Amino acid sequence: MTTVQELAGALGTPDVPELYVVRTHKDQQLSATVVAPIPVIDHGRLLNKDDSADETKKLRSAIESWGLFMVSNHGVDAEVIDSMRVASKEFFRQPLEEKQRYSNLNCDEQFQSEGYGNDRVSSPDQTRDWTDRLYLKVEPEDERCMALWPAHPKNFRDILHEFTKNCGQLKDDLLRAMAKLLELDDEDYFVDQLGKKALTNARCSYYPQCPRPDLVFGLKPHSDGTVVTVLMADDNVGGLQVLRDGVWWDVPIVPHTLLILIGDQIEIMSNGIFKSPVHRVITNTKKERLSVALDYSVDPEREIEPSPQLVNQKRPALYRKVKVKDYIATYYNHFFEGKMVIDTIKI
Ligand SMILES: O=C(O)CCC(=O)C(=O)O
Ligand SMILES: [Fe+2]
Repeated sequence: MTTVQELAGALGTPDVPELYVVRTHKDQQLSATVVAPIPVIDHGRLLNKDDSADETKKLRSAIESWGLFMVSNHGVDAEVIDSMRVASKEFFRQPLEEKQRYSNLNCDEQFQSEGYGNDRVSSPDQTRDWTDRLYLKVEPEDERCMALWPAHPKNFRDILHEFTKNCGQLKDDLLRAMAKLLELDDEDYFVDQLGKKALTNARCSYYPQCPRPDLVFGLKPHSDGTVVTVLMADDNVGGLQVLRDGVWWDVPIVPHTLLILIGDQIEIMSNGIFKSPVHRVITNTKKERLSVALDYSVDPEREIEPSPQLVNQKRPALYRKVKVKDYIATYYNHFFEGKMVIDTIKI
């Protein structure tokens, strides 16, 4: 396994290996991009019964237009966020041998989704992304594979635990606000759908500088297969873009906010009223970039379908019932081919 970090360090010429060069996507990396005016929602105000009207309106408009939004005043300690960022950066800064103790290839060189390394390679001509990743299951807590949780930097495990706890509360609050927006009888509808064995994965992504941003993606266009994703984007280097009306928009960096992305699972449960946005990460020649995402998914053993309250004669169910485990299993094959798995369950 060659990591992208090694490639980036070794490249003397302004060239990248063929395997990383995008040929299949019509959309060019360097198409003119515009900064997206993505709303920032004040989470404290959203929760305050006497003062939530404006924020609720913003939330509705953000979800309907962008499928993503930022939250300020989110209750996740600034110190926890900073420490999470620093600890992840320190992890990637270590020598390769150290990181490979947590490799996502088992002793037979078979890919397992958890651990450190590249994406799964499922076909020899798969276009690779310019990123290395540390991918860990964080919840259910009793299913953590601690052997793959870095022991260095020393605070990594504690801080990831803390970060997840803080973000979990935020995610539940937002799911309740979303159920209210949809006027569901039960504001806990989405929280309950997650189930007792809901899955939370942490994805620390490292994107080294890249000599050919015109040819190589940090991450291919995709929508997230989650219920929602909480993203701590890099606080200094942009690169995340979202597709709207056929145009790629830059997602701005707004200090001290977290980014929330609507995922496919809530698109299905909301019967398409919420849409998971297609987004991608582009590379740049000058600066490395780091992000930490928390992926929230319904218990893989459960099935999801459009909420019966959102299905009627005027708006029949737009998606078939699907077992979450099966959805996730096919997600990656589609991702590698640049296709959207949600299209396969549309009625
Ligand atoms: O790195 C980012 O900003 C976004 C990453 C992302 O979209 C993902 O991991 O699904
Ligand atoms: Fe994503």
